[in-house]
Amino acid sequence: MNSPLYVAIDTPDLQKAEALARQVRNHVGGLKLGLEFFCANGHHGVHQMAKIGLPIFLDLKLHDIPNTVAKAVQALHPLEPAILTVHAAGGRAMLEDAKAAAGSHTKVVAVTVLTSLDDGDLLDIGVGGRAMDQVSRLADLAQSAGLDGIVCSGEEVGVARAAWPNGFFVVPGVRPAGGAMGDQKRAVTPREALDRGASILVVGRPISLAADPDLAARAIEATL
Ligand SMILES: O=C(O)c1cc(=O)[nH]c(=O)n1[C@@H]1O[C@H](COP(=O)(O)O)[C@@H](O)[C@H]1O
Repeated sequence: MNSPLYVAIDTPDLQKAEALARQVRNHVGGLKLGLEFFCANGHHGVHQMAKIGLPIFLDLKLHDIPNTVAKAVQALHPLEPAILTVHAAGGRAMLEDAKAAAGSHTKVVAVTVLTSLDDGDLLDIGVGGRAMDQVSRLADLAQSAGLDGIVCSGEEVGVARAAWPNGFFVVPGVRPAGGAMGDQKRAVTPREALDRGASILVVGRPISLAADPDLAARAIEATL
């Protein structure tokens, strides 16, 4: 079985990205490329990373009017990403049009509440109540709009999985026990996230900033 561990390759430097991916390739199930990488390297960079032979998770968190997002998703067809993110807050029509525009081999998943936000941060942007409730609301929306799954933290994935048994659940911001949180606020350990129902885990800095990234990836994999 492929590893559920996806490594976030968050760097604008293509050579560093390739080197990191090659170091960890035997102990991860896929490569997650996000805004930092894509803004610097675009389609060419994604094509280069795809040559490493692991599934590509393109994390662009698209969020705009439905027409713009659909056209952006169409423009990504040549990259054939295994997974693509959009923001659930873009609303039902945007989610439906994003899914309709995606290639048949691409899972479109909706980011619910960023793992860097807590209940207080949500209040700042006009969302009262708990992160858990907002994740549930947006997960229901994503499911009814025909998406493949959602992105949420390990704190919510159990409840979300129970409500959507065959959904695809991406859990980022996971941290090995005692690991540095950085800007993440709703983090659980990789093992906990998996036990609660995550389909895949996204881990960035605990691997990329380690003195030996392959050792760090292997140590995380050993806990799963
Ligand atoms: O969509 C994501 O992947 C994502 C959603 C979210 O809510 N939180 C989150 O951290 N991420 C991404 O997951 C990765 C986490 O990186 P680390 O905090 O370094 O492990 C980053 O690439 C983020 O862009």
